[in-house]
Amino acid sequence: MANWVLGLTGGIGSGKSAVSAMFEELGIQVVDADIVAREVVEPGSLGLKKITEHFGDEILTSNGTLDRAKLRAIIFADESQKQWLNNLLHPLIRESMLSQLKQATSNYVILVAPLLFENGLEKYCNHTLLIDVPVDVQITRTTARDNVSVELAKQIIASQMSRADKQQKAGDILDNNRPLEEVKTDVQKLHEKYLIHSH
Ligand SMILES: CC(C)(COP(=O)(O)OP(=O)(O)OC[C@H]1O[C@@H](n2cnc3c(N)ncnc32)[C@H](O)[C@@H]1O)[C@@H](O)C(=O)NCCC(=O)NCCS
Ligand SMILES: Nc1ncnc2c1ncn2[C@@H]1O[C@H](COP(=O)(O)OP(=O)(O)OP(=O)(O)O)[C@@H](O)[C@H]1O
Repeated sequence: MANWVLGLTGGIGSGKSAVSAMFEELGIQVVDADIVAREVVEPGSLGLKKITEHFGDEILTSNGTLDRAKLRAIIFADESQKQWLNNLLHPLIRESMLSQLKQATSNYVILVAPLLFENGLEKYCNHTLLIDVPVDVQITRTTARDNVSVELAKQIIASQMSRADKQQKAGDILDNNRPLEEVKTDVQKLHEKYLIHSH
């Protein structure tokens, strides 16, 4: 069983998914908070029931799944609604992630979470890695990928820990403001280091 855990973090659009896919190619299992956050609100889940009770049926799409774009617009415009959602989902996400981490069998396992430091999840990690890009690159990449306005991207970034604070807290920092091929070379070096640490 893998019990050495690497916490991988970075703000929205920093490149966590791109970098964690590189570790997966090297045979390392990944538990991704954003994926778990979708599992805990699947149709029939307690999470979705509570959200519907709180926001009404308008928060569902016509086929009964969560309307994520609608909920995103609400919570990043209203701090108290974001707090309500965080209070509901974060314990559910944490519990599910911890059980998935326990089941991992690779040499070490990666916990990917945008809010790793914000939510104190580093206490479950032996080491942390920050995927680091300047804020303007976060905005460019997020707005190019999602149906998100520059204004909303800025609001989401403002709701997360500052880049400087994350740099302070991180064990390692990976500069992702470079071609992915260069990043991959660094990932290979980090992987070798983590293999040694985890033994
Ligand atoms: C609001 C929701 C429905 C929007 O869904 P959507 O598919 O548009 O975005 P997705 O879930 O892929 O998240 C994209 C990014 O937004 C940022 N983000 C999401 N939720 C939060 C939050 N509560 N606080 C700060 N940033 C957040 C993260 O950087 C994340 O990687 C969704 O993000 C959600 O359920 N958020 C609450 C759960 C949560 O905190 N998830 C973050 C991982 S623990
Ligand atoms: N080094 C890079 N060069 C160019 N584009 C990149 C690079 N790294 C990631 N991207 C692109 O930037 C976007 C954001 O990357 P990715 O989805 O990996 O970020 P993320 O941190 O997982 O985002 P989120 O927190 O929003 O889920 C994607 O479209 C991805 O293809």
